[in-house]
Amino acid sequence: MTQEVLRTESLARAFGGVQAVAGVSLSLYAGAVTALVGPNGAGKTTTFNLITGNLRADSGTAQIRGKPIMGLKPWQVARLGVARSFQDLRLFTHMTVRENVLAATETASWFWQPGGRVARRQRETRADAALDATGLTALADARAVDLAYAERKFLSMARILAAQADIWLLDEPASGLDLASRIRFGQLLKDAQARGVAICLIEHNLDVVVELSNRIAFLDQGKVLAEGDPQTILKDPALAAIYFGDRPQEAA
Ligand SMILES: Nc1ncnc2c1ncn2[C@@H]1O[C@H](COP(=O)(O)OP(=O)(O)OP(=O)(O)O)[C@@H](O)[C@H]1O
Repeated sequence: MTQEVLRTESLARAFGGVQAVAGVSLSLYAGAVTALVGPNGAGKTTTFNLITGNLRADSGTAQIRGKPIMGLKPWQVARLGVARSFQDLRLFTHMTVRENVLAATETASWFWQPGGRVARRQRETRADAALDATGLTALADARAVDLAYAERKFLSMARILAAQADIWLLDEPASGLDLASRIRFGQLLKDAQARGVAICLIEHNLDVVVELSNRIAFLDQGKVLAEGDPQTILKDPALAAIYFGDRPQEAA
């Protein structure tokens, strides 16, 4: 495996009586796609939220290239090169497609962007390249709210691309995409991988997982039950039973 860029150790977080994440140790590697797979409620999104600073961990640590990130705010984690997408996309729905992507290139506050006109032009170039790569150039002036479902998913990906991060945390980015869109999405991931981006993908569609990922971390009840190459993990009958809701009953 190539260089480890992000590592969590024993991350844990409870909500009241629910132990959503119960000691997750996970590594992401440059140029590799790690799929986070597991049944509903396994703790996948919460794990992302703990890494990105959207939620505080009760215990455990995380580091990016050796730098501890626990306690940092989401924007500080983003500055360390982490871009993240959400299941509900969180677009600026009443802004245009281009404005949405431009916002993802901003490096300081919305009111003060360093570098003046030259930096602004560089950000615009990056935004245009991201629109091109996601097939959204013709829709650049449309409002996000007027886009079709797949176009919104690609807008979310264009924001990730424009951020020029080298760690991507993607929460169900391919869900609901038709085959042609999935192929386009797969190409985006492959191109990013070739550039050395470390990608973590939450994905329920196991065909997509097999097609796009190099490794799987299988989560259940807040714990990583197994890690390894997709073919091996997905052949394990015990994991399949958990994934498909046919969990063996615990002894009384
Ligand atoms: N903010 C919250 N408040 C209370 N409980 C929460 C909160 N966020 C998550 N949970 C609970 O924590 C557990 C893990 O949720 P999480 O969303 O991380 O799972 P997931 O693996 O991403 O699920 P899915 O595949 O359905 O998106 C679930 O039982 C969920 O109900």
